[in-house]
Amino acid sequence: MAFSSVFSDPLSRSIFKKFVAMLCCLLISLYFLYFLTDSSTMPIPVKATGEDTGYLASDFKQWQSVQRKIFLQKIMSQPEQRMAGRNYHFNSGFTRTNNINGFPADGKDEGDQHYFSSAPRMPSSTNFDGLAGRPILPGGTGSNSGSGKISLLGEGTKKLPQALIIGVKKGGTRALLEFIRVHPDIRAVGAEPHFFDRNYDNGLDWYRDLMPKTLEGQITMEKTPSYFVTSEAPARISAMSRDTKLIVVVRDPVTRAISDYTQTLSKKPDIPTFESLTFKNRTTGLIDTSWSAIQIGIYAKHLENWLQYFPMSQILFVSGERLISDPAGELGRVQDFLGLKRIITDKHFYFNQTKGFPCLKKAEGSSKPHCLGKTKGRTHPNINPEVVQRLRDFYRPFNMKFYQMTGHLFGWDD
Ligand SMILES: Nc1ncnc2c1ncn2[C@@H]1O[C@H](COP(=O)(O)OS(=O)(=O)O)[C@@H](OP(=O)(O)O)[C@H]1O
Repeated sequence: MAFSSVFSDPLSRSIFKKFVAMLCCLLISLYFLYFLTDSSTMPIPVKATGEDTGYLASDFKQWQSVQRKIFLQKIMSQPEQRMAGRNYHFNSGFTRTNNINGFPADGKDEGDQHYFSSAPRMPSSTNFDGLAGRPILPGGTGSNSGSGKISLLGEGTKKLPQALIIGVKKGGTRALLEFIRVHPDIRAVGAEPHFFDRNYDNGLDWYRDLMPKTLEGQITMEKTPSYFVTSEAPARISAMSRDTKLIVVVRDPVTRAISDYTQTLSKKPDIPTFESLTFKNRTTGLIDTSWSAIQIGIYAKHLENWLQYFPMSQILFVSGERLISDPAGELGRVQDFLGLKRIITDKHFYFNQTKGFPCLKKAEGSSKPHCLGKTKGRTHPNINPEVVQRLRDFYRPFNMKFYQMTGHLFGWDD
């Protein structure tokens, strides 16, 4: 009765018609928005090195998943905005992923895949769950529930990095970056910008432009392992900001050298043996310290250069070995160092038997398990044990010095 009397009233009928029309418009625009955000924001790989192409594919999947996640949050946060009576708006124009001009085409040093992932993300103070990237409804459960803040999607600014993974090559830098970027307060460049070594002349604006957009409270990061052994890098980074936090992933220098050699061998199968490259003179046993695979591992020497510009308190040393045996433990230290809430825990990792390494249960912006690509965790060639022993003897005093300088026993000489 009441229903029919409402609809017999011309005013109510007109209001009802307007309501239906508005609802239809909203649904149609949401439908189009979904397709726009999903198809127009494909990442542009940056000069892939030809290794790790699987990475590009998986990153693209992650990207799509991020888009869906953001779309989902848009919808889910709409009633929240109305409830709060606030005047939020969402910007659907996500930036295209960056491309770097002037990257070295060979990718000789680190041999990493070069790609960017710059999907806007919510800081931990907003309604996102760092583990699964799930939007959390008001009053809902999750690591960050209850903050009630809403971020303005697509907004934010590109900032120079406040933290850098500066090395070491083959130390486990990719694993660390992939793991730490799961944190909602970290936004990272996927590629290695090589700004402070190869591209410094391009200027800070060029460098900033490579960075993903960040919201307040988020930390911008990048990793370029060659910075650690670049003599100009400390002064240049200090000139950008004396407050820059530096992270160095270190690994047993002997294994690191073999890993380095293995990478080169994978690209140039005709190179001399590891054994012959190691020595200046095989008979006298004199080590060739001019070979970069050997030189990079003299960590104490490189560190001295950094300490001219940065206090020890601004440098964190991550154990490459522990990053494999206890990734959550090392990530705990990294999060503390960066002043982040400990969101990444052992719940984020599982040990993949096939890969033989820890992998992420859910990578950044993805709901799927994620292991590093095939160029990470290669099988090393067998090296003559006498040569390995000679290298251990060579590195021992430098390692001791390094333990002393850092106050950490890395256990390479046990
Ligand atoms: N979780 C996980 N998965 C796969 N690989 C892992 C992982 N954690 C550390 N590592 C080790 O990382 C080594 C490669 O180091 P980097 O990423 O620093 O290499 S690079 O300098 O960027 O090329 C790589 O060296 P190799 O084993 O010699 O390939 C790995 O041992």
